[in-house]
Amino acid sequence: MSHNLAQCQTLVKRAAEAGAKALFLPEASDYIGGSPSESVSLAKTIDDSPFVVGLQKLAKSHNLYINVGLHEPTSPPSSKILNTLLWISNSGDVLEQTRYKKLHLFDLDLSKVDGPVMKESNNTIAGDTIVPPFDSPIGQVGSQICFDLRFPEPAIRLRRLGANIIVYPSAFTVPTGQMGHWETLLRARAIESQCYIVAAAQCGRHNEKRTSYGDSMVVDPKGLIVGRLSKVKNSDDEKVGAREPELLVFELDEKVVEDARNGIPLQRRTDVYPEI
Ligand SMILES: O=C(O)CNC(=O)[C@H](CS)NC(=O)CCC(=O)C(=O)O
Repeated sequence: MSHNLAQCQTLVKRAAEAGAKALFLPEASDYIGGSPSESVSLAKTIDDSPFVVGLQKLAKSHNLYINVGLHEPTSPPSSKILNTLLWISNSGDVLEQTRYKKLHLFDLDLSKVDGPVMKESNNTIAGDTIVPPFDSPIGQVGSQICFDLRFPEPAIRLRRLGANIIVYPSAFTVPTGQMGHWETLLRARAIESQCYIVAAAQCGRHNEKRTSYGDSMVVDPKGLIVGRLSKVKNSDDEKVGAREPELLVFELDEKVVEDARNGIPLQRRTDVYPEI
């Protein structure tokens, strides 16, 4: 966790130097556990987490808003954790009303085709609400996490609630990334919601068992990829923890959101299908 905080510190400094107002970090930025039980045992409440307290100090000292995915224990404590997204203000406060818990958990069984088996629901409790988009120095931010990107409904709902940016902090798997799911789904969410999509992704090998695909990107509301970072090519070549953090600096333009929405008006037939 202290290693991850140091990596985040590097990114905070570089983002502040570049004049950024907000920094978007991936899902599970605090740690990726070696096993489901290790993930549970490492989770700390926000007030007791040196990782969160460290980020709060950095946000304040660098006058930067920070969006960060992490694990936290349930309240009251249980044998499971929450997959949470926090918004920390530039004065270092965790803004409680913006705290989002991943709605869709990643349960995967590709054992029949020699693929991985992952069951996030074994150790994680899903959230049960869409958090309304919140105001930020770069626009109205709607929150989603990783596997949520496979579901168009919450993205459309967030747009209806006023979002012009939707975030998908992630730790995507290499096989599904290589199948094109990551890029295709992110672009689809951008095109149908006509929002900017900010997708900060973990990249590289975390431990013997897990590697994340990477390919962080910003997609504009017309569906164009307007910035992207490295991705894993061959997971066998990856060494544990060998990658340095990368930063994508991008300026969002409110005018592009307006142009996208005026150019292709999406009048929903909610008289035919129910409103989401
Ligand atoms: O495990 C943690 O600590 C943090 N959580 C994750 O990394 C989650 C659950 S394993 N990963 C995904 O949702 C990947 C989805 C994906 O790759 C796909 O939809 O194809």
